[in-house]
Amino acid sequence: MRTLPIEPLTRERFAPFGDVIETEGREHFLINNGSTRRYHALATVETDDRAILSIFAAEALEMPLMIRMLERHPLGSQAFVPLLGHPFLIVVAPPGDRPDPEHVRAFISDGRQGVNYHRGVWHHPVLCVEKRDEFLVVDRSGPGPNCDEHFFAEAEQWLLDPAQQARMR
Ligand SMILES: NC(=O)N[C@@H](O)C(=O)O
Ligand code: NI
Repeated sequence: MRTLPIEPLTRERFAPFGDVIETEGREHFLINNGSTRRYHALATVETDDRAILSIFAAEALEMPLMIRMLERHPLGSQAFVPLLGHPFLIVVAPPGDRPDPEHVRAFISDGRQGVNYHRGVWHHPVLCVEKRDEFLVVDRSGPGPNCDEHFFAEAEQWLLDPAQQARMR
């Protein structure tokens, strides 16, 4: 059983998969008579129809977790912005007909960072670290299916084990 390394989420590391929605170290300009910093266009919504905003109230999955499947949204992007400031886990693979098990990567947000998966990027359904967490989600709404799932063969699966990684620090 192979354990998936969990990387700190950075703009550079996440670039093959999408955007990081954050203020730390990012450009901004002042608006509202100087009282507000606008961190402009951190990400773009990709959609062939409507873009909607939802809130996901998620419950943590038991860890360690075997990554048995990934999904993708071929018709639009999907963004997750944590609403309660808690770190959360992200598991992704580059776009393609199927996720390449050798290119699966895991990241952890510091709780002030959100992510925007680009159209077709393989990802695991939301993975919170806290027992319960809430996310603002921006994604595509429209006719037709927009969620492909891929299930890995047993030998292709990775183990996600945040506690083990923390012990190794
Ligand atoms: N199904 C759904 O809306 N959620 C997933 O797309 C997810 O990435 O959590
Ligand atoms: Ni999704």
